[in-house]
Amino acid sequence: MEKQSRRSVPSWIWDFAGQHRTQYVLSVLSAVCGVVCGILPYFVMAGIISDLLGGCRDMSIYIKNCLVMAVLWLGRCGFHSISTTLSHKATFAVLGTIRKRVCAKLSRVPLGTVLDIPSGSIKNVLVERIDSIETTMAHIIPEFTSNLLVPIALLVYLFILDWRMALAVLATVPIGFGCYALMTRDYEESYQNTINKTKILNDTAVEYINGIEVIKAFGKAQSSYDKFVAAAKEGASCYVEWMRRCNIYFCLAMSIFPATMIAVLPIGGLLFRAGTLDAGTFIQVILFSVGLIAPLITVMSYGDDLAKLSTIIGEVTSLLTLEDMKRPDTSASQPQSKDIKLKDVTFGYHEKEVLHGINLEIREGTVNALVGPSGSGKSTIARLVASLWDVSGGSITLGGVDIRKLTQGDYHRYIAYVSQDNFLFDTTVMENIRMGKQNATDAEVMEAAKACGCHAFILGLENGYDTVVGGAGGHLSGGERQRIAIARAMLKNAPIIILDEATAFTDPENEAMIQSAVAKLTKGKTLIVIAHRLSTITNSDQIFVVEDGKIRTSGTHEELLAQDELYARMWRSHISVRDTVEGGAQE
Ligand SMILES: Nc1ncnc2c1ncn2[C@@H]1O[C@H](COP(=O)(O)OP(=O)(O)OP(=O)(O)O)[C@@H](O)[C@H]1O
Repeated sequence: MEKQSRRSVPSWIWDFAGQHRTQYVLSVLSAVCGVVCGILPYFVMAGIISDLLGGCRDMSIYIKNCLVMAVLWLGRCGFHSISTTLSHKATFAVLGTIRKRVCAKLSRVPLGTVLDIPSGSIKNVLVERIDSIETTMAHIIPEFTSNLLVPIALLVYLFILDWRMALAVLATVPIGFGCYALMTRDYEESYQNTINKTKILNDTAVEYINGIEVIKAFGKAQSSYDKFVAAAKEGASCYVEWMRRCNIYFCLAMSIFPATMIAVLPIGGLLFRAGTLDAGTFIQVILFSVGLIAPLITVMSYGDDLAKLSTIIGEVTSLLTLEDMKRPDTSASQPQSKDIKLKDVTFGYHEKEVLHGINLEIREGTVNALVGPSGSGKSTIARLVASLWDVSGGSITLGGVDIRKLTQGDYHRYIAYVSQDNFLFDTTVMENIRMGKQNATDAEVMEAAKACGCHAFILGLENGYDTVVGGAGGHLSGGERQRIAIARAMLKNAPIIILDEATAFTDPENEAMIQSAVAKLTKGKTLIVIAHRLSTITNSDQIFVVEDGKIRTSGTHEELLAQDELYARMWRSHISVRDTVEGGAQE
C-alpha cells in the first residue's frame, strides 16, 4: 500500500467523528475541568502556606481548605471519568465507521487492486492497527487538549505574578525539548520501518497458514517455519534497535523537564535576598512550577502516540483513496434487453495485456461456452463480464448500455457469477446459500438446495443446514462446495449466469449431479460457461474458441468440429481422456 497524502490528525478525526463530534467536545470540556480541579489545589496549598507563615491559628480556615481540596480532588476524578467515558464511546463509533468505510471501499475497487495487496496487510490494518489506535484516540483528544491548555493558563498567571520567576520556571524547557527533538528526529522513518517488518511478519504468517496443506505435502514445514521465524526476529530486532536509539534521549528529556527547581530555587533565592521577591510569591512559583510541568510531560508523552496515529491514518487513508471502479451513483438508463456485447475489448493485469480486441455477442436466453487452452483468457473474459474488473479498452454493453454507466447494484442484479474457487464463508450452509438473496426464507434456501441436488447431502452433514462449513468451506469436498455455490446462484435468480467451471471434481457421479444442477439453474436464462469438459457444452447455442487472448472462431459444436482444427483437436483429446477415465472406472 502506497503512502498517500497525509491529513492532520485532528481534521481526520473530526471528519470520521460525524454525529459523535458533540461527545468529543463535551469530553474535552470535562477533561479541561478535570485538569483545572487538579491544579487548583496548588493555589489552595499556596494559601495555606501563606496562612502558616502569617501565624494563622484559626482551625476553621484549615478545615475549610481541607474540604475545598477534597471537593477538588473528587471533581478531578469525576470529570476525568466523564471525559474518558464520552471519548471512548465516540472513539468506538469512529473506529466502527472507519472499518465500515474500508470494507465498503474494498467492494468498490477493482478485484485486481484487492488481490494485489497481501491479505495479511489488509487484515492487519482493518483489525490490529485500527484497534491499536483506540486507546490513543480515546485519551489523546481530551487529555492532550486539556493538558496543553491548563499549563498555558498557569504560565500566563506566573508571568502576571512575576515575569522573572516565570522565565526561571521555563529555564529547563528548551533543553528538555532539545532532547525530545533528538529522540524523535527519525521517528517517522523508524516507525514506518517497524510497520513494514510487522506487515512482512503478518503476510508470512497468513501465507504459512493458508499454504499449510502444500507445506505439509511437500515436507516444507521446517523451511516455511524458518521463514516465519526470520521475519519475527527481524521485526523484533528492528524494534529493539529503535528503542535503544531513543532511550537515552527519552531518559534525559524526562529528567530535565521536571527539574524546574534547578533555576527556580537559586534565582528565587537571590531575588528574595535582594528583597524584590516576597515569600508568598516565591512559594506560589515553587508550587506552580511543579503543577505546570506535570501536564506538559503528559502532552509530550502523547507526541509518540500522535506520530503513531498519523502513520496509521496514512495507512487507512491509502486504503480509502484506492481508485474505485468507475460507476455512477444512479444508472444513466436501463438496459433494453439482456443481450451482452463485447466490442474490441482489451485488458491487461498490470502492464501485461492478456486480451487483445475481443468481439463477441451473447443473445438473451442462449447458452454460450468459452473454450480454449489453459491461460488463453477465458476466466478473464468472464470476470470482465461479471464486472469484477474494468476493461482497459473497448466496451461491454448490456442491452445496449455500457456496463460502466450502470450502478454496481443495478448491474449485479442481472448477473450471478459462480467462480472456480466456489468460496464459502465460515458460517452455516444455510447462510452461505442465503447470500444469493439476503431476505430469503429458510424454505426458499432449501428449495434452491433441492433444485441443485444438494438437499440430501446437506441433511447428511453433522448439523444439516446449520453445519458450519469451515474457513473457505474447508469442511466440505470440492464437489459439495461447487453445488452449494450453484445453489447460492440459483437463489439469486439472476437472468444471466456466468459459470467458471472448475476442472476438478470430475468423477462421473459428481459431474452428473453438477450438470443436472446447472441445467436447472440456467433454464430459460442466459448462460456463459467456461467449459473444461467439452462434452458438457456440445448443445450450446454458441461456442467461442479463445486462443492467446483473442476469439479464434465461434459456432455450434458441429460447425466448429468441421471448421476449427484447434477445437477438433481439443474435442479428440477430451474424448480420449474421458474414455480412458471411464474405462478405468469400469475395470
Ligand atoms: N490476477 C492475475 N494477475 C496477473 N495475471 C493474471 C491474473 N489472472 C490471470 N492472469 C494471467 O492472464 C492470462 C489469462 O488467464 P485466464 O485465467 O483468463 O486464463 P484461462 O483461459 O481461464 O485459463 P484456465 O483454463 O487455466 O483457467 C494468463 O496468462 C494468466 O497467467
